[in-house]
Amino acid sequence: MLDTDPRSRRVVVPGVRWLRFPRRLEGEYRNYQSQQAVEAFRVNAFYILLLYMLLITGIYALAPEQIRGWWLSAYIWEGPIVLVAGLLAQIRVLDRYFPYYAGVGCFLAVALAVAIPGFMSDPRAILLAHVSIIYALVIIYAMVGLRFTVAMIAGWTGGLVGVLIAEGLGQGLDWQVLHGTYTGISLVGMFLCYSAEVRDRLLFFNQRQLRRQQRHSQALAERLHRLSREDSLTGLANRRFFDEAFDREWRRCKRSQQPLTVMLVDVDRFKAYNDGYGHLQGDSCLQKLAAELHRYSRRAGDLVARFGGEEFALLYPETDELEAQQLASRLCRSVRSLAIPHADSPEMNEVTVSVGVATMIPNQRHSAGDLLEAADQALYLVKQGGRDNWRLYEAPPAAGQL
Ligand SMILES: Nc1nc2c(ncn2[C@@H]2O[C@H](COP(=O)(O)OP(=O)(O)OP(=O)(O)O)[C@@H](O)[C@H]2O)c(=O)[nH]1
Repeated sequence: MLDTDPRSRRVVVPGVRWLRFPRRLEGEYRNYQSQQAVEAFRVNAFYILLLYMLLITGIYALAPEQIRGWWLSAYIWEGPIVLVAGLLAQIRVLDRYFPYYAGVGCFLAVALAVAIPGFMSDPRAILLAHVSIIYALVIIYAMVGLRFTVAMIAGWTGGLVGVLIAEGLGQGLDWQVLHGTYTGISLVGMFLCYSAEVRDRLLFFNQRQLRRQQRHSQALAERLHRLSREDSLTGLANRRFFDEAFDREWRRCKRSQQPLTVMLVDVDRFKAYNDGYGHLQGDSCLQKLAAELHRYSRRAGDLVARFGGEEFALLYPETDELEAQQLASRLCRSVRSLAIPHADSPEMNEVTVSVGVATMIPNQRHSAGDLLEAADQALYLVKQGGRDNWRLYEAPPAAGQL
């Protein structure tokens, strides 16, 4: 989409000189342009009306006395055109129709302005009438905010209809004066309108690119952030994330004097599983176990992480020993119910886990590391006791309560 020539450092935007982006982008631009234009027109309509009133009173003062009445009765119709367009612009549900009603309004205003001199015979009056043609053209090309093509179609078809009315029904037009005013100003107006639209399209395109790049960078940053906290094999939180959360929950439970539980879950005989079924099957087994363990983090603050290798760590803030034991017991049963075959396990023919549990209310005498160490000791005892079980850490009597 964006072509950057490294030698000239010029950005080439597709279709901008032809005022036509590729299809989807063009649709986006038209919506954007039309919205910008109608918002500006809501205010500009009042200035256009003000200018119109100044012009009409100015010309009224300058016009020969005998044609003043007629002249006013013809030109007065330019006012309602601006007024109706201005009022429609205030109705927000009609915003998307702005190019249509503003285009039609411009067409009518030009047709009227061009036709009127055809019904005049006084040379001074004709000259003054051409001033209002200039006024109408300046308004449509510079103040309404129409796209170049719409303004051009409205300007030229309006002029054509005005000429046909003046030539057919009136006394005809002074073509020399008409070329000096209508044709000349139309060409200048078109040029200005074209240049403004090219600038506007470039601005739109650059803003869009910028927004896209911002979104892209944001998505990338979020992805990196997630990856830095996630274990790639299982999708669970990784060790780093666990350590941060553990530290945070330790401090939180210390402040609120609530119990904090940690569980270490180790897959039994996993080396034998890998040896028997292959490493890939081993990975798939870890993924199944991770998905099952993930179900055991239900409350805010609960966390299931891959602690490393075939070991998982579960964190339960505000969870006492009783709840912890119930959870550990359910967890062992859940793993067994997965019934993942493990033919090389001497204890069972299925994959099982050993769970070490430790619970404490954080205090000054202990650290988060002590709690983890306690869970590890409990796990060790489960392994010693034959695996496929759970155990709550109990402090030896001499050491006192953990
Ligand atoms: N497939 C696979 N295997 C892994 C991964 N991480 C660690 N392991 C394997 O897990 C096994 C762990 O074996 P050990 O620590 O000896 O323990 P074990 O065989 O489970 O025996 P116990 O823990 O005493 O029941 C090793 O063979 C590691 O290679 C992994 O990401 N994928």
